Amino acid sequence: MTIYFYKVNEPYGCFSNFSPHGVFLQDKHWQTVEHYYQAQKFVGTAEATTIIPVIYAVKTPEEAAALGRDCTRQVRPDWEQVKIPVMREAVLQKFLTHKDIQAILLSTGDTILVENSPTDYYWGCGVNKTGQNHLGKILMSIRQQIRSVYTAENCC
Ligand SMILES: Nc1c(N[C@@H]2O[C@H](COP(=O)(O)O)[C@@H](O)[C@H]2O)[nH]c(=O)[nH]c1=O
Repeated sequence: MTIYFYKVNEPYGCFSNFSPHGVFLQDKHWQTVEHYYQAQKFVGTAEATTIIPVIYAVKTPEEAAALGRDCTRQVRPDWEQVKIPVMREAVLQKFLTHKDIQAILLSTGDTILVENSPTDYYWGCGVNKTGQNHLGKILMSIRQQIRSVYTAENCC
């Protein structure tokens, strides 16, 4: 079985990085995982001190994503190497912080999770479902990580 998710207001919308679940990372409370993820693109760059506070403060994850995807700005040179660990850390923090959605994640058992983005073949599966689905893979790996902590705690 496979669970497809994408839009926040659709089934399993809490798995989207745009869901309204804040994360506390790097001494700050970020409104969504998307705000944090997009801001990390500019850490250490010449524009960091101007763009990161703007991304931090915008009201919606859509605005944060638009700022982070603006090709006129240069992202940090190591972004391709760090973006998966950056995303994983933020998504893990989200599901450790918010126990209600942690329960939803655990309730999916071993079902395959796929971000059903029609346009994103990296984080999602893309319109023809052949994409790499890195967000779904991160969610499944975090589900396993949280489950093994519970198993260890309840053991012996
Ligand atoms: N959920 C969701 C999206 N998907 C998210 O977009 C992010 C990828 O950003 P980038 O690496 O900058 O292309 C990543 O968090 C992915 O999960 N995109 C959207 O436009 N709308 C949405 O509702």
